[in-house]
Amino acid sequence: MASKVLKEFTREEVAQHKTANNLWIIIDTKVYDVTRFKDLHPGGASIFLEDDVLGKDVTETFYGLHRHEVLLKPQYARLQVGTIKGEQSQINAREPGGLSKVPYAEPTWLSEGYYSPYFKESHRKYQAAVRKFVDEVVFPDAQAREEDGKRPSQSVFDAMAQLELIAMRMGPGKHLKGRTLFGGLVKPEEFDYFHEMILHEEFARVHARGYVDGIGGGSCIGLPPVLNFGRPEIQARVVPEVLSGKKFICLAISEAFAGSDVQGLRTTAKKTEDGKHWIVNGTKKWITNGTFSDYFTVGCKTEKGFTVILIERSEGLETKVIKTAYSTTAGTAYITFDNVKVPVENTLGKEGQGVYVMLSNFNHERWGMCCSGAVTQRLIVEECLKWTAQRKAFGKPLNSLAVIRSKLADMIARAESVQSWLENVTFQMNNMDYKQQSELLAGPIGLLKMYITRNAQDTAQDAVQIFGGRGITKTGMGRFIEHYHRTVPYDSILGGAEDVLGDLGVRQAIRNIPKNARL
Ligand code: HEM
Repeated sequence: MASKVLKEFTREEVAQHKTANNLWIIIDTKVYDVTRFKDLHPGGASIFLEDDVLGKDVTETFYGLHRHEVLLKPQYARLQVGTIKGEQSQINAREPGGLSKVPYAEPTWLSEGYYSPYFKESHRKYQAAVRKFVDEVVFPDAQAREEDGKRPSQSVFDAMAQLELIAMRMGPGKHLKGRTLFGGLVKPEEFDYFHEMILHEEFARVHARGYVDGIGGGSCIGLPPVLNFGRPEIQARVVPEVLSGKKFICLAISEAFAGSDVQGLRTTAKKTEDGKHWIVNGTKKWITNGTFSDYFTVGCKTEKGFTVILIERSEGLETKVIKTAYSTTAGTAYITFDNVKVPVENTLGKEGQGVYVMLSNFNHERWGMCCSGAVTQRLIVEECLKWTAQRKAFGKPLNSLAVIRSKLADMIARAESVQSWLENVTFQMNNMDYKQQSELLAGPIGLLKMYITRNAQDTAQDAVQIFGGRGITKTGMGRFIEHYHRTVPYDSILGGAEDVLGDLGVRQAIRNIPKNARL
């Protein structure tokens, strides 16, 4: 479609259109005819009929009340009839794939003029490509699905699979062998935890916490037990189906009775007399992606103890939506198993040794959540820095108030400290094998996750205070703040509760105090 050729006007010409039947305004050198629109305006018609609006430049007033994206929506963009002659537009949205120029909106390694010991050219190219993909493909779907509560669109899973993004979200490893990652941008053997960190961080930028879990929460925790402990014939079937985005998997451990207390779980798996099948009975609760999963990696009580079994959606297995603080896009489910018959070959690892199967991915899961938790805090810093600069109160920008700047200082310091610690832990992961990671990083990752989620909650509260009523309103200027504040407790619960993880880190440290150490 050819774009509309816009006329050029002088400010004096625009000022002639100053009546209710012929009403133009200027926003950032763009001229809008709002004559007919004023009666449809969500903020009311009367505000357009004030003397300081009719035919005037309303840029400052507009940006005190609206997000820039309002003007980009097609139904509003077409109100533009021209531009101001000889003037350049001052306000621009970030280009798809581009970096924000707002201070602290990006980590230092992505900020102009700063350096990093960790990130190489390959990471930079990868980051730019993933951001573009997220901006163009994921963000619009995330916002639409958060609105209607449906699961992420299949077209997004297909697009992700084509670039092998689903496989890359499982981290570096043998499952990447032979795959063309992002059209060849990174070689499988090159792909490290910094690449994976970039992936988690970029995907978390969509301001839609439920969607982020919907797009891969289940597979990131449900598939590794299959990859690491499944029999070869099970792997050969299930792994390609999941990594191609055609089928979905989730991890089903927690129950209404016992939360994640493995000893208290009540779901049972009993062998049939011929020993060829398990018969599974019980329930599971808060299972991410459960409503639309085809495979369930399930923790069961068996004669020999806790055992993990891969169960396919089949007769006797039912899933129901649980409505939580975030959207149903995540597919959070209550699951019932009534005499579900499963081949014993679907046992993951050895019978009675399910705890190793389950523990094997805990650090990776928690670290992945740290990545998204770090970036979402930073996005809130960016929102607050912009808002306090463009919003005027008592004739001055909000950021002229010391009390506001003090909150911004705390928020920035939290975002920066979180990122630095995360990069350090990620660097350690890159240099350790699985065993070393388990021994040396379980505690630090537990403490890091605790630190990130506590800081996140403080930042959410500060942001609400800064945005005021808008911070608790689902639409308009503060909509991302409202969403963050409502959904931020998720990270402090999922993947291990905040206090428990902090305690894990301290207990590990206490265990490692040398016997001969004294004050
Ligand atoms: C092309 C011009 C304009 C468009 C397309 C537009 C569009 C909108 C939209 C979509 C909303 C709903 C809230 C949101 O999503 O942000 C809104 C709210 C509002 N608008 Fe406008 N608007 C325009 C110009 C103006 C101007 C010039 C003023 C003031 C002089 C104004 C005052 C308001 C107010 C007071 C609200 C309610 C804000 C709130 O609830 O916090 N609008 N406008």
